[in-house]
Amino acid sequence: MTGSCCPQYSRLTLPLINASSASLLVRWPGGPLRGIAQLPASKSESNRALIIQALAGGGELENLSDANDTQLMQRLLADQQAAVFDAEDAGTVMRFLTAYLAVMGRPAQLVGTARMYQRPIGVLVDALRQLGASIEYVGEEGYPPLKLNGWAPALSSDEPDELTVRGDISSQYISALLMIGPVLPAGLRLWLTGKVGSRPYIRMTQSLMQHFGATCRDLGTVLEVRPGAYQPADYTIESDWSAASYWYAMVALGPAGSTIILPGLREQSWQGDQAIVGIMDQLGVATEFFPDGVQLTQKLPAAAVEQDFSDCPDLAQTVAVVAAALGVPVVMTGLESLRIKETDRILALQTELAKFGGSMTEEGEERFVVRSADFQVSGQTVETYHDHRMAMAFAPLALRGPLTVQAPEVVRKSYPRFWKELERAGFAIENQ
Ligand SMILES: O=C(O)C1=C[C@@H](OP(=O)(O)O)[C@@H](O)[C@H](O)C1
Ligand SMILES: C=C(OP(=O)(O)O)C(=O)O
Repeated sequence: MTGSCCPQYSRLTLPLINASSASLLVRWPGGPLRGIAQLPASKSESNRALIIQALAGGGELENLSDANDTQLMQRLLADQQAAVFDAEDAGTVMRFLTAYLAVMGRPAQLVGTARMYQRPIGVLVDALRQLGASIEYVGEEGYPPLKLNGWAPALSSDEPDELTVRGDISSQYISALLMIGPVLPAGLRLWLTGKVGSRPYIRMTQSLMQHFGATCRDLGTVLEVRPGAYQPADYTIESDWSAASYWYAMVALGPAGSTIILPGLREQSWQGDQAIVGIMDQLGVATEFFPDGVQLTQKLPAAAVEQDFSDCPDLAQTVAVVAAALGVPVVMTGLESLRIKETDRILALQTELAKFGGSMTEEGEERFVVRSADFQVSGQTVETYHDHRMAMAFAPLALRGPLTVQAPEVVRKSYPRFWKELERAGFAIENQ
């Protein structure tokens, strides 16, 4: 891969950032942003690969993510004695592990953070009960925590288990069910109803399952999995495109001439958040692919942008902040799932953008418009609401002025090295 690497990248003595510091003051010293940024590996690929590896009974996984969500999944899967599984704030861990433990017939309790108890799981529990799982709600009906009491599948038949599953709440239920499909006696057929969000995550699940020897068919509203054991296989996890989006934001908001190299991203990706390439092409960032990564360079943004986030909900915060800071009006649709993620991301965006002179208003059903008038970054404090993506989406604003980010340790969920990488790129970061 060609491209120039900034001198800061080789600076090895980084000031210590206290991970549990109440807040960080982030400043940009001036001049273009240039360098190579290290991304985490995809937590979505990692967490699927770990579940499938456990069901396959082997295979080497290279470049597993250092995200807390992945480290947690790995620890919980490795613990053969555990009776209580704490999924913390990790949606994939809660949903994928529920299906895995259910089909393994492991009696278990699944617990998590207070926020996890507000994130619905009824669609998955109903489906697993139909397949033969005995699952109780410990608290509120339809939400974690859960108690799994065992697995008693219906008498075997030659016909696959057939379920109808809503696709408009979270695709993670569908991925969780698909992954256990090959170990069901006659496989699985899912009929999807409603508007199916986060589709690329379902396709990622199918691709990884196929990599491990499963036979899947995707007929749009019908998804089929044939019975038959997974085969152990090796897989190297790609870098995380959702994490890459924050570097796109920095190149878009940086001084003229800003450019960043991101290793480990593939042109043929299973991650739907690769959509950031096309979105940011309109918001002032050109992407050049190399065999082992990409180089981002600044360009002129479009005058206005319209974007449906149904396939890539995790990019919504990045894009909203960039659009507001650039003063490019953006019409955003497909944001239905944002209210039930780590926080109510729509409310959080509205509240925090307003501090800078930005707005995100609902104009029509499920249609939001981001605008700004005299957007200024001048020492404001950003609240992060226990949401890693709030911290990382707003951090690039530091290129436009000093910024304080509350509870910066939230980034550990998906990108523990985030603040270190910002320092490497030349940001001045101080504990507050
Ligand atoms: O399957 C996955 O790895 C994910 C699916 C998406 O969730 P929803 O399907 O709930 O939208 C996404 O927001 C999340 O960060 C990761
Ligand atoms: C929504 C997210 O994760 P999860 O649903 O897995 O907690 C995310 O990483 O933005």
